[in-house]
Amino acid sequence: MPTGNILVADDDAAIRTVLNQALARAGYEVRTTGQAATLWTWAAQGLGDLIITDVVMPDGNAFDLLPRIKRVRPELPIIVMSAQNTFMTAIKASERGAYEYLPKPFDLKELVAIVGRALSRPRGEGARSHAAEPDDIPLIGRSPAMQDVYRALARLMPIDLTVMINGESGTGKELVARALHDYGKRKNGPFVAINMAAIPKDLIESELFGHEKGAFTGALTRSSGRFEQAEGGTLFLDEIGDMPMEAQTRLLRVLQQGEYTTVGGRTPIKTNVRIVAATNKDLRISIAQGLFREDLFFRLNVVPIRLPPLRERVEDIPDLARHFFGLVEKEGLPRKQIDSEAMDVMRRYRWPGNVRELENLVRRLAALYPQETITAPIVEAELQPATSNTGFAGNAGPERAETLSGSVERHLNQYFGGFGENIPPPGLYHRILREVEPPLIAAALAATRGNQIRAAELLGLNRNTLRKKIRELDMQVVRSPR
Ligand SMILES: Nc1ncnc2c1ncn2[C@@H]1O[C@H](COP(=O)(O)OP(=O)(O)OP(=O)(O)O)[C@@H](O)[C@H]1O
Repeated sequence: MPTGNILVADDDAAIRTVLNQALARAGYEVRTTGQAATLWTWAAQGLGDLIITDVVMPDGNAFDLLPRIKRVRPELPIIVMSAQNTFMTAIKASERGAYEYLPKPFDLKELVAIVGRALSRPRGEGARSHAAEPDDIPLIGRSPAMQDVYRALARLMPIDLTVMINGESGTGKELVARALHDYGKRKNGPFVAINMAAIPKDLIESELFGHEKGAFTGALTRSSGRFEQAEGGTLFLDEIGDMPMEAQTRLLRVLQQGEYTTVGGRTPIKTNVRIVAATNKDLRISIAQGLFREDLFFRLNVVPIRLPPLRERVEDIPDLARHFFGLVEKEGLPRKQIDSEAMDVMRRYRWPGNVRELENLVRRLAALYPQETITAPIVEAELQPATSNTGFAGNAGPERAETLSGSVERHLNQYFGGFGENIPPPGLYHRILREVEPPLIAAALAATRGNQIRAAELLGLNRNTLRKKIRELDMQVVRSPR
């Protein structure tokens, strides 16, 4: 039977009763109060082995109280519960030194388990208060799916582990990477982002590690790489699944040895960079196809965070839409209302481009429509892509084609964008087609579980042609049973 004395503070009497019963049943002694002041008195008197507290109480706010309690009782674990459920609540709880943050409503069993863990942890752990100025980072959404993300982020704030963010395009992977940096230990260092899909494959290594003068044709001067630029800070490796094999090998070595050499250089350079990687692919499939190194995957996937697609958290759509209307208003466009039928249309839509697509929709609505209230027919018309495919739930088929062409266009824009004011080197047509071929073949093989005959049919290629291409591209085909 566990033992310990628990102080519970919540202005809701029903919650006090429920917690009292559950914790007493688990073997703890419990004291409850609805007042922040009483909680403070108890804590200052040295009572209690653990605190469970609500944030907003009639006579004070737990976030103001936490640092005071931490000062006099640094070892006392404090669990914060809140119904506000925003990203900032989770972050503030972590910053003010909370042991754990629980969005309401929560599962009592989980709470009792957390209490058990907190009371059995070695002393000295968990007193992780660290000051930060909570500049509002706009991670919007209070859905249970996003709560899980916020809690993971809050736990990660004081730790410097490598993180792998997985999520469809436009789900907010870069935003999460920035939040990890801005609220983490390295917030005073640089945040450097590099998108593997936006850089020509043969330039990736020199982009990452820099190159010496004359390392290759066109290397007229020495150039620093992103690792050097990110020294002391965070390096965000976006679309890591698109990293070519040789660069993967080099990156793995850096992660293992903590040092690298520039392209064409010999002297090892020590590096102190926190890696946050992101992908919209299932890297396990890429590993099975021989396109991604398994050992690198394990090095990067230390803490995985999955960002749910928007269609799995439609309850976030109203908040997100309001947030984006607020943003466009700041840019000088008129603010609009969305009526409830229009909102229903948005909830039913599949959002293949996720939050980015919603943001773009809001921009179009603000810019193109004079009326103050946006109605269902307007949203339906705007969500109707040019190819007559609807993208609404239950209307699978052609939607995929639209998503694909949309995504190719986005990648091309990113690619061009990567050159800033300049244009890419000549030979673009064949280079792009060469880039498209391996992932297309890999996708066909994945879809047919490595069956080359069916993959050839799917692609509309002669099977010997496909075999030849697989050999030329040095692809490993893994056949998996049904
Ligand atoms: N939860 C969120 N709250 C507010 N804005 C968001 C949220 N998620 C995404 N966004 C916004 O949506 C856009 C796309 O987000 P972001 O670039 O982070 O997505 P991504 O997953 O990295 O996309 P890609 O894989 O295409 O690079 C950005 O403008 C971002 O600010």
